[in-house]
Amino acid sequence: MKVMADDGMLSWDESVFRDEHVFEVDYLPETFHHRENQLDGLQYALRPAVRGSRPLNAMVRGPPGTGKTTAIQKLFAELDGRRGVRTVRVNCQVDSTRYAVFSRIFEAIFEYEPPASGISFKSLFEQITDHLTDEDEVLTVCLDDVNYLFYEGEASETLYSLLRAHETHAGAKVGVLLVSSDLDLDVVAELDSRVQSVFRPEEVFFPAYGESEVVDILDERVRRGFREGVVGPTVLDRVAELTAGTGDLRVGIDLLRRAGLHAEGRASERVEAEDVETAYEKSRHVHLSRRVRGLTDSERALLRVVAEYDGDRAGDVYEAFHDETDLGYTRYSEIVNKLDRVGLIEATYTTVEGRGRSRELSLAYDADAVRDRLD
Ligand SMILES: Nc1ncnc2c1ncn2[C@@H]1O[C@H](COP(=O)(O)OP(=O)(O)OP(=O)(O)O)[C@@H](O)[C@H]1O
Repeated sequence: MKVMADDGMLSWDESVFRDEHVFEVDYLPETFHHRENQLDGLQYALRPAVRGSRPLNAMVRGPPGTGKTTAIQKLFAELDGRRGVRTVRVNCQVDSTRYAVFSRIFEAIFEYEPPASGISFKSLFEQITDHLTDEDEVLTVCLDDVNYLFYEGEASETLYSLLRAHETHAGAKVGVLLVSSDLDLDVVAELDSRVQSVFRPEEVFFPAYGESEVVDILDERVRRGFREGVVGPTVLDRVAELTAGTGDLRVGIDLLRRAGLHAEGRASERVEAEDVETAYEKSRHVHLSRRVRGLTDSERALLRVVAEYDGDRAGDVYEAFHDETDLGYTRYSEIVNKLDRVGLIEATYTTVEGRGRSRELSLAYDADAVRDRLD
């Protein structure tokens, strides 16, 4: 097929994109508007580190896709060049145990992974704290998506070690930033009392962006990512409306990219409303995709079974899960709780005549959309 370049149609070697990279998940935006108060709050907590003192601990909360990670990455990037300041961001969806968190810190400091044969936690911890005191470095650890440490029951142990580092190792200066997008989780209340007594964090809240803020932020992305005239104001407004409806900026960024690809698929030089509507079918599920991506094999197996038995009693689901994985009831129950807390399934109690209370499990998303992402 040969298409002419002057009839509003793209030729094969033309693209609607100027720089598609700006729509990728790991892209760190150059400009970061509408989060000035939050940046100030975080800077206040981190400032002592620059003077060689222990930073204040902070609790950062807000719904998904509201710029929490980006704010911390920006501030850490500014701090990283300074002598005596060390920052480490740990993604707890990936590293969800105390040992994994400290391995990540170790790796950031020594630039190699701790030996695979495994060294004790104590030794890992001591090598880190010895380094901090020998080099006179202040360490700030961001536990991003810390809610996952709670789902795994590892939060109190991990925090306790970090918060008490200066007591167990004189001279070690460690500050902690906790980031959670699970607004139902009362982080401080769920910690052991011995941790609560040493954890009095500064609170920084990231509210969802309003529609006009979304327009502002996405307009900047459009100018960097698309060639001039590809995305007009009406299309941008529609993207912002859909994005603000979900409260997650990630939806908008994904939507722009997919709508651009869809327009290209039609060999169109412009993104039109129809491209946005079609793309939204996929983009509205960015949460789902992210959540599924972070699951272990057994968690995926259970989700697959729930997708099959949607709305059935937990007992029946357990039978099917057990047949597939050979795992016992305790582990099964833990995974049910985790999938519930992550927001992938809903577990509700019902009273069944003659059987007492029983749990009914249903998917929080459309079953086809879930199955698509498990394949
Ligand atoms: N003010 C902003 N300006 C430009 N881009 C932004 C802004 N806020 C967020 N983003 C973009 O939105 C996406 C999501 O942001 P980020 O990962 O920082 O959110 P988050 O609150 O940490 O989300 P989660 O809680 O789900 O991890 C990123 O691609 C980021 O670049």
